Formats: sequence, structure tokens, C-alpha cells
Amino acid sequence: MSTLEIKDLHVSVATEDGDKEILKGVTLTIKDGETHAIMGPNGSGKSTLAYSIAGHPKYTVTGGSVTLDGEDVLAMSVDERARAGLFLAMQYPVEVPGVSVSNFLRTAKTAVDGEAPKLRTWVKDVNSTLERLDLDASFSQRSVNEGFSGGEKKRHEIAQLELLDPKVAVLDETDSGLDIDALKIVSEGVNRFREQEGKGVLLITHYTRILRYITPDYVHVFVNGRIAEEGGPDLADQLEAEGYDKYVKAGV
Ligand SMILES: Nc1ncnc2c1ncn2[C@@H]1O[C@H](COP(=O)(O)OP(=O)(O)OP(=O)(O)O)[C@@H](O)[C@H]1O
Repeated sequence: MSTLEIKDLHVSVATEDGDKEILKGVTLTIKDGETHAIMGPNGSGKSTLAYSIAGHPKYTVTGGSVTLDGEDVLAMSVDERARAGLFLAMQYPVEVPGVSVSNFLRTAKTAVDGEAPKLRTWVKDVNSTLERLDLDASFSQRSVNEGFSGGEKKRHEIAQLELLDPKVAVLDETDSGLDIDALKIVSEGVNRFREQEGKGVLLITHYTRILRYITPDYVHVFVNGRIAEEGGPDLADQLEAEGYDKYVKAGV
């Protein structure tokens, strides 16, 4: 079972001119087996929502709640959130020079599970995961994200998703910078994840093209720190045709 419940979430960030409110009351529930897509104009606060769920210290929650299966996520440290079953694929994955992919994945898996994975099955799992994502076995010896192409970075995020096996995955623009083949490979990875029992996905994207491979159950239009409209997959097509103008103009 997994239910991520976000209620009236308000989040601010410290700027030179004082605190700036970015999320202005976000309410969203992702139940077992559901995939939710969030679309919205640049700067509307989508990444802020993703980081706030994951616990980035730059963002201050000033109101509202986030719970995972009834547990208070906001009271948890970042690593507790990961252990509770939350996963964030970042829009801009960071480089970790000197730490190999292999080491990183094993350390992350050990931290999330509370015990080291059995070496023999783990190596097999890593190799088959990399292979499915069309990443060469030598990839596991490279430093995390250092010199990775855009597509490699995103496929590496999906390798983490598959191997860490969280309950709820927040994917922030996992489709950006992918060519058509890589988009298919990444989408297949996300679909393998969500087809398992009890998984939830929050997919932040600018483009409907990924939604042709990963059909969402719900689409949310995010404007100016709030959800301005909700609908089914058709809403994404409508947004592609009409843009966000009417929501922005309405001052939502
Ligand atoms: N440290 C900061 N100082 C000032 N403004 C900030 C800071 N961090 C975030 N913001 C602002 O918060 C707003 C929301 O940013 P966020 O990255 O969440 O938007 P987004 O919807 O993900 O945008 P995009 O689609 O371009 O990725 C932006 O206007 C951004 O400039």
C-alpha cells in the first residue's frame, strides 16, 4: 500500500529580498497504483514541490502537510524519507566525482534497506538493470554523473528507481534532453516500476510526448504555486494545443 497525501502545502524560499512564497496551497493525493502528471509553465513551482517532498533544506514549509501512508513526511530527515519509500529523480542530477555508479547504488540500497544487499544477486540485478536501460556494463565504474550525457544522467536516475524500489517516485523532468530511443527506454523503466503492486508516480513534465508512453491517470495544471486544473490524460493534449495562457491570465 502507498498513499502520498499533500494537503494545502505552502513553501517559501529565502531570497535576497526576504522570504518568497513559491507553493501557495497545493493539495494532491497519489494513491496506490496511480500515476499523476504535473504540467505547468516555467517557474510555476513544480521542482519546488518535488524538492519539498524530498526534504531539500533550501525550501521552508510554512503550512500544510505531507504524509506517506499516514506518516508525517515533513517531520522526517531526507534519509528517513528515502527509507519510508520516497524517491526523487532530479531535474539536474548532481555530479559526484570519485564515487562510482556501482558504489553509489550499493551504498544507497544499503541505506534505504537498512542492510547491504547480497553481493551475488545484487551484481546480477545491477547488470540486468543497466542492460535494460541500454547502459554498458562499464558504466558502473564511472563517477556518478561526471561527464554523463543528458540521456545517460536520466537513465541513471531510472536505474536508481528500479534498484531502490521505493513506494512513490517523484520524477522531475525525467524526459528532458532525451532522444526518441532514450525516451522509450526511460518510459519502459518507469512503466516496469509502476506496474508493480502498490506503487505511485508523480511525473513532472513539459511535454506530452512522454505521456504517450506513460499514460497518467490524472493530469494537474500547475500555475503560480497552485494546481489550477485537474483532469484525465486528455487535459495534456488540450494544454499542448492551447498552452497555459488562460490559466496565467486568470491569475490563478
Ligand atoms: N533561491 C531562490 N531565490 C529566488 N527565487 C527562487 C529560489 N529558488 C527558487 N526560486 C523561484 O521559485 C520559482 C519556482 O521555481 P521552480 O524551479 O520550482 O519552478 P518550475 O515550475 O520547476 O520551473 P521549470 O519548469 O522552469 O523547471 C521560480 O520563480 C524561481 O526563480
